[in-house]
Parts: sequence; structure tokens; C-alpha cells
Amino acid sequence: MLQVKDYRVSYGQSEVVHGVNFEVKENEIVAIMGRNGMGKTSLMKSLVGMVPESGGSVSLGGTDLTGMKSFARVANGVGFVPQGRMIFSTMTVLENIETGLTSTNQSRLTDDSDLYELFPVLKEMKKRRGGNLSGGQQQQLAIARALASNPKVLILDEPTEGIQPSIIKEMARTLKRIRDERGLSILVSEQVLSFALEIADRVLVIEGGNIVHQDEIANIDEDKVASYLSV
Ligand SMILES: Nc1ncnc2c1ncn2[C@@H]1O[C@H](COP(=O)(O)OP(=O)(O)OP(=O)(O)O)[C@@H](O)[C@H]1O
Repeated sequence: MLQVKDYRVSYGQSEVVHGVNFEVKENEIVAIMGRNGMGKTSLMKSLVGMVPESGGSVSLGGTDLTGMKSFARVANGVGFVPQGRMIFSTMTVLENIETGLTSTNQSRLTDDSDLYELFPVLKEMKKRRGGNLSGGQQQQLAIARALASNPKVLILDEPTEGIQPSIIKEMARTLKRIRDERGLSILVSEQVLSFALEIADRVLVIEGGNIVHQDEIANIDEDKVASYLSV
């Protein structure tokens, strides 16, 4: 589904992702793990088109996304939940979700939307300002906004950051439900091993801009992955 080949990301002369290769298969959940500053955010922002790649290629379902701007990548099936959620705090919950609809042909969210079925609290709060929601609710809002464009792959950058442990478990269940019900692929960056173990089919470890290790979850070497995450 998502194919990433020899993919490079640079800021000016400084290359921070050094030619990584991986794929996320249809219906698969892949977690990219690594400590702060290892290149997770740069890689994800670039896959979404917010930072241009400096080499290599990315394709989704056979469509080459390389060189496309972010609106075109979204239109071709990439959904993004950025680090820190980045919801619009002065806009209502409904307006926030509707910003995700503009990349499809629909401009209004109706009350019978399946997004409200996934996140009932957003329906109850649809007229509240985004900034008044709790961290966990804002994360649901950011996921709903990303799903509004009907993506084929959902990319989430450290969704557990700043979220309470009880809500993290719920988030893992919801993401698996989204994968099962919508049949999409998920790429999630993460520093919390327990969350990755709960959600992922496969784990990649990124260090210094290179993928240095990968494991299927069924035979994961937890100690080895943990050793990459410890400082
Ligand atoms: N806008 C930028 N300009 C220059 N260098 C940057 C920029 N953003 C990130 N970097 C550098 O790129 C490298 C990778 O950072 P990145 O944020 O991608 O890592 P990360 O693994 O996502 O870390 P975190 O978990 O803190 O988000 C770091 O050395 C960082 O200093």
C-alpha cells in the first residue's frame, strides 16, 4: 500500500533521514519507534508533503506521490495526525472536522456521519471550541479530522504524547477498530513500547535517520527494541 524507497529528508545542507526503505501493507499497522531527534517527525512530515523529500520515492496504492504538495497527497489518500494534534483552538469541533472535508467534494459534516459513531463525544461537543477539549478529546478530534478525507493510509506522529495512560489504551482500541472497519493502513511514530506492542503488526526502529531494526510483532525482541529507546 505505502511504499517508501531510498527516502531522504534534508533541512538545507543537513540530511536528517538517510535513504530509508519500508512499506506499510494493506490493513497493516506499522509503528516507527525511536528516541527524540532521531528523525520520526521529519520523515512523517515529508511523507505528508510538508517538507519536500530530498531523494527517493513514495507511492500509495501504486500512485507515485513523490514531489507532490501536501494537498495533492491528501487528495490521493494520505491522512495525517500531527504531533501535538494542532487542532484549531478557536474554531468549533464541527468546524475543525470540516476542515478535513474540503479535500473531498463534501463541505458539511452531517449528524449521521460515521465519524460521530467512532467518536460520540465529538458529537456531544460539536459546538464547543476545540481549545476547550481535554488532551484526549483533542486527539480524537485530530483523528476525526484526518479521517474526514477518507484516507487509505493514516499517519500519526506520537499520538500518545501528553495523553493519560487510561486514554492511551482506549486510543489503541479505537485505532485498531478504524483499521478493521475502514480497511486502511496505519503508520504511527511512537516512543512508548507498550503502546506499540498493543497496536502494531510490525515495529521499525529509527536511529540517526536510519532504520536500524525491524520486527514482526509475533516474534519481537522486546529487549533489543527497548535498548534503542533508552537514553
Ligand atoms: N526545521 C528544522 N530545521 C533544521 N533541522 C531540523 C528541523 N526539524 C528537525 N530538525 C533536526 O532533524 C533531526 C530529526 O528531528 P525530528 O524532529 O525529525 O526527530 P523526532 O525523532 O521526530 O524527534 P521528536 O520525538 O523530538 O519529534 C534532529 O536533529 C533535529 O534537530
